[in-house]
Amino acid sequence: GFLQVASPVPQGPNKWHEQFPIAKGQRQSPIDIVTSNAKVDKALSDNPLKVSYSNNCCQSVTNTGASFQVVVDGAGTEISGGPLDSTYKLVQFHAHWGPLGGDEGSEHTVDGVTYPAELHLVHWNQKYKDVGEAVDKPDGLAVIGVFFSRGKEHAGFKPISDLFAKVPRKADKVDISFNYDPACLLPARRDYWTYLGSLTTPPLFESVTWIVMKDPVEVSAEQLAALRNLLWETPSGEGQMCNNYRPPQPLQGRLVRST
Ligand SMILES: NCCOCCOCCNC(=O)c1ccc(S(N)(=O)=O)cc1
Ligand SMILES: [Zn+2]
Repeated sequence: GFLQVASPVPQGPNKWHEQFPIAKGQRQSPIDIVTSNAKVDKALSDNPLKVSYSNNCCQSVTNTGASFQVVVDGAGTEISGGPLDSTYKLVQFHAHWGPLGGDEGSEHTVDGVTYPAELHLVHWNQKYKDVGEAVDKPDGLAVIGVFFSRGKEHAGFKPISDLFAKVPRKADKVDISFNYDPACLLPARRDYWTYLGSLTTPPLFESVTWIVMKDPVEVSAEQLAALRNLLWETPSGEGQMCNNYRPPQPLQGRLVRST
């Protein structure tokens, strides 16, 4: 038979369905948000999304081989209200981005418009005993998505973007010794779209209530470039981590609600 070679680098999004059939499921993420089809739901504003993070919750930054990941000690970093029926605790945040200087890179798109990057703040439902139990339950996770646009430097993101050069390789990790409140990464205006979706990377569990902030936050070209201090495996060996985003998936008739 043919020589079977192990594929040393992870397969791209269009191959994930071979090992993760749910990739072709009914509530996959990301999606293109068609703003004219989003339905304003008064209930979302009647019970505003409550974000209460502490400023000493961030423990470390690591290179996961697919993104940077700031690991958070969930104590006192909770969200509730809005589309959520219970309290969810922050466990980590990471991002997805495109090529150097490009405008693609976000996972969600808005009327077909892409942003250079998208931040994800990942929370798990406190009705479960830990994130491992929550991660594959239909109401297990809530992820806040924040679009990054290219503009002036984001002072709040700088302490984090300055750490990327310290974690160039997979599994590299650096402790966060300073106080840091991740709420500084949210836009001032807290309007959002929300819909039921999935993890955007394998295992693609359909367990996420998505909360995608309408307003992007500005970060500088240098801060976007700092994301490329992270390295990963490419077919031609080690290279700059980029284009770690999944393209929009079929809406499958889902409703997107809006504040
Ligand atoms: N591979 C089978 C074992 O899976 C164990 C659970 O893996 C879950 C790890 N992944 C995540 O927690 C995870 C969390 C958030 C996002 S995203 N990009 O949708 O915000 C993607 C992934
Ligand atoms: Zn993500």
